[in-house]
Amino acid sequence: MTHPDPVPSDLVFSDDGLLPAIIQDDESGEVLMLAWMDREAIRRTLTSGRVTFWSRSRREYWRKGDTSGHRQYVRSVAMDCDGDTLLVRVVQLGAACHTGTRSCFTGRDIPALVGDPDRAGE
Ligand SMILES: N=c1c2ncn([C@@H]3O[C@H](COP(=O)(O)OP(=O)(O)OP(=O)(O)O)[C@@H](O)[C@H]3O)c2ncn1[C@@H]1O[C@H](COP(=O)(O)O)[C@@H](O)[C@H]1O
Ligand SMILES: [Mg+2]
Ligand SMILES: [Zn+2]
Repeated sequence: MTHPDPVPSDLVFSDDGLLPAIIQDDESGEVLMLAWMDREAIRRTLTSGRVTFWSRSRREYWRKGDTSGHRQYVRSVAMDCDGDTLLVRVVQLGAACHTGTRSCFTGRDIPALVGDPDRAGE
């Protein structure tokens, strides 16, 4: 008996067979990290309860937290409007970033001119 493929057929992969997955803390809404998935990593993520990426440098499946213990438990998965990006909401144990910060963006602000919506027309 064959099982239906859990990976939506309308996902759009890059020429390298990958798409970006944004990982978000399900409780706080904080964006934690972005990494890459191929079809098999998505299938594993959808069917195992744990987030699995494809590591471009190591060229292997990378189930987040297997070395560090900083595991990501799946709460929900969504595709974006044109099917080329995933949003995965997770329960994150410990730090999402391999540098030890909670998110990959923690403490890495780049100075930017702040826009003001109350200044009409600008
Ligand atoms: N654990 C991580 C890890 N956690 C979060 N990230 C972030 O994930 C993103 C990876 O983006 P890249 O564009 O580098 O994706 P990639 O080139 O496919 O990934 P790599 O091959 O570089 O790992 C970066 O923003 C990293 O900061 C990590 N990137 C790499 N690792 C490595 O993965 C290994 C296993 O770690 P755990 O899964 O936590 O046990 C360790 O050896 C780590 O060095
Ligand atoms: Mg890398
Ligand atoms: Zn990081």
